Amino acid sequence: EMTIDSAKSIAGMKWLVDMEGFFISEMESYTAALKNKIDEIESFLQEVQSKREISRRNPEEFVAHPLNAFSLIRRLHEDWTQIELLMLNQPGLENLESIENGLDVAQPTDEDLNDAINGIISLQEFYNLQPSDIAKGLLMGQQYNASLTTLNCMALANACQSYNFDKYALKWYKTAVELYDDDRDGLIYREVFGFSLSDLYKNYTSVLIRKGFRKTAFNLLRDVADLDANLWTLRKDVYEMGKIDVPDPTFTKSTWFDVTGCLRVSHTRKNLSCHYEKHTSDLLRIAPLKVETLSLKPHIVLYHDVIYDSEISKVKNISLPSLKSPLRILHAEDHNLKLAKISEDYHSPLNLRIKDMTGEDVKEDTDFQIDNYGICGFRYYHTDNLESQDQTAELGDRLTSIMFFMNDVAQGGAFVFLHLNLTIWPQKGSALVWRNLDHRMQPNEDLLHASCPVIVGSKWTLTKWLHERPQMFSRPCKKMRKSKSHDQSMKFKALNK
Ligand SMILES: O=C(O)CCC(=O)C(=O)O
Ligand SMILES: [Fe+2]
Repeated sequence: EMTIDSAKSIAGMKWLVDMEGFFISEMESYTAALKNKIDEIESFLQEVQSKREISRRNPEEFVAHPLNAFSLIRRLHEDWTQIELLMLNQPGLENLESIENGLDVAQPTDEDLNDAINGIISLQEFYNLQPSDIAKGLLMGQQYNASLTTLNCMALANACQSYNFDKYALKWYKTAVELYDDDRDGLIYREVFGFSLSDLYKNYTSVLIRKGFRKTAFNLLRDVADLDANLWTLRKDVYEMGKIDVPDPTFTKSTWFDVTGCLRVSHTRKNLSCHYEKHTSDLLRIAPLKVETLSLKPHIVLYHDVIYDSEISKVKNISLPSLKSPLRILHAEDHNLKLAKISEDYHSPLNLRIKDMTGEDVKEDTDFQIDNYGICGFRYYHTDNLESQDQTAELGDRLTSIMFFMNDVAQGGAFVFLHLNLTIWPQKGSALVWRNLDHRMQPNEDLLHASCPVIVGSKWTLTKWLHERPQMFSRPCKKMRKSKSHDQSMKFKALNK
């Protein structure tokens, strides 16, 4: 099984672990075959070496003995030929081939790596984290048993440099340098991974110098110049530039996004009211729904335990193979996430429950969207309203959003209504419901919302949008909506207010 865009879905990434597991077992066989070859050569070598002491001291006396002479001739004639063949033979070629094929078919691409890098950079940016903390697995006060190496940090630093995020680049280079241990890493980094310590310092000091931190650059190189001839040269160059700091503190603003909402996340929920809803249908009289009102104007409610575990696993299983990256152009808000569409029968228990929750007709809107987020995946501020060109005459705009959280997220991944100062933490089985159009059928920019970057965990949501037109008869007082085009610029106007 093979998926593309690995970094964009946690659930779809599991197979990479299997892939590496396969590589490891192939490599174990490969090293076993190499070791076996070494053992064979060594035991032969030992045997010939044991006679060598005497033969080397006095060759003529050695061959004067018929047993030695005969053995020598036979050995040179037969055994050495065999050993030559053994030396020619390359063991483990089939394992090498398996690894080659695996990489050919399914190796993560440059794009996957970029997605992963961008995920880590968003994490840093949204939650104001320090690279040194991230690298040691300390994420917003939580210490994890996971960490980054010099090579990881260097890749992040180089990416930040290419994005002109100088401030981030400096911090990642600093962390990369701090984590480097020549005794531990030197040999394998240089010989196997093609790592060059002088390149790391060259990149690091070039940003330092560009920003005017010459003294820092010089001091840095003074301590490591002995490690590498190239570093000596680099140190000399920096020295000749002069050790005087001429700081240029004009770091290009490194923010990609307005991150306020996600950092400001409140852990306590505004508990407006909580009640059991039992009046909408017969079904609810037997099993009332627990619902919490989060906001009155606009009206936003959160249902608890409103989707069964069995429904959740069914939905995940059905959608997993069809999870796809959203098209970049159409969904500019989506970062490292995948989605799938499923359709349920109009009379399915879930659709009936939604009818009870919303009092609206589900007949024309039997579809659901499933999202699974990838590495630090998030959805940037948007409203759920459709652009006018995406609306059909039969359905119109999205009137009601119903979003089920299909699991708890270990850390991050909050749902935030920016202007309402409302944070909803994903909680398995709960569902958020709100209306995207007011009673005049106008979009409401107060409903601008985002899904903050997941820090740790796999976030799954199930969303249903009930469109405006089919609800004509379930909504008591309707007025015609003015045909005002709702475009992207409104969202950004709203963001800047
Ligand atoms: O997954 C989330 O928390 C937000 C999803 C969302 O806003 C959307 O699908 O429109
Ligand atoms: Fe949304």
